[in-house]
Amino acid sequence: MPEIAYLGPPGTFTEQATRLLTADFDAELVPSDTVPVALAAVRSGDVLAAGVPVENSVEGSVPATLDALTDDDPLVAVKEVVIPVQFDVLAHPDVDLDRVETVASHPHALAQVRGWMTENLPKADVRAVSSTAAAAAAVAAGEFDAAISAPVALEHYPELRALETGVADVRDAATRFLLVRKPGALPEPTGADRTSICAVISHEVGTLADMLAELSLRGINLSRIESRPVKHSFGHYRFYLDFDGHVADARVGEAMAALRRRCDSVRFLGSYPKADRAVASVRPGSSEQAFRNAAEWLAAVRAGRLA
Ligand SMILES: O=C(O)C(=O)Cc1ccccc1
Repeated sequence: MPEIAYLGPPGTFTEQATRLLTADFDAELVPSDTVPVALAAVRSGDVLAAGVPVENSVEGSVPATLDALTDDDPLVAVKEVVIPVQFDVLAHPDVDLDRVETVASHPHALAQVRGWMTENLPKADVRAVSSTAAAAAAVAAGEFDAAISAPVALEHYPELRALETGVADVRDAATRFLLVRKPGALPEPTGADRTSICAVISHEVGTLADMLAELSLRGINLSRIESRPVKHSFGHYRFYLDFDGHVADARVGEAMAALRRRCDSVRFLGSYPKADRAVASVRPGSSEQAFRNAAEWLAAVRAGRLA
């Protein structure tokens, strides 16, 4: 049975997401301490794939995931899932809210309950740990008084109880997760796909606008753009782009080839079905048929059959 890594320990949102991402095949889920460790296990071949959090509707991207995706050998996303995120506040049964002095969780979880904490635990010391379930484990071990955790964590730490449930500053907050593996056969285009890339552009006038123009010219809808420092050179950035369409689509293929020409480097991070299955509306001049017709016309002109 293939092994799939996820940000553990058991009881994280990522575990929940990875179960959904692997629902259509038999898989054994193995917890990793961090996202980089999970992705290293994919690169080394210890596991087939990994489930990782990539962005949240409240807090934005998960930098550890973006960096770990691009800092080493290529990996590609083959599937995504979006799950709603609300939190439970877990503690030992003898601890009430007014006795909580330390609260631990994943930085993204802490960021999503800031308002609730200001209201309810204004004096508590806040500690960032590697995941929401790691926080629950630490509370179970007596290291902190309370954990901001996924509701499923309680199943794994039955010695704890929920001081509060359904905590979230923003209703309907959601997180997007990816199933990532080594490059290989791509998922088939479905007509409702997303493509992710990471591009490094030179530090000159207009290079970012030029890069985006390659997408807009071909009627490609950009759904996310994020910059992260390249790290070794201050003031230089790499851009993470998500856009509608599959690399097998003519307009996306052409845009990628243009980016490859224009950018210092382009890394393909996958084409995979969108979680919401929303079919992108394509302008008439950017449809597959329009590209095919234009290519046939050009071939005929070059062959001297048309003018
Ligand atoms: O720590 C977890 O449970 C994770 O899976 C990462 C995370 C944290 C907060 C919101 C969504 C995902």
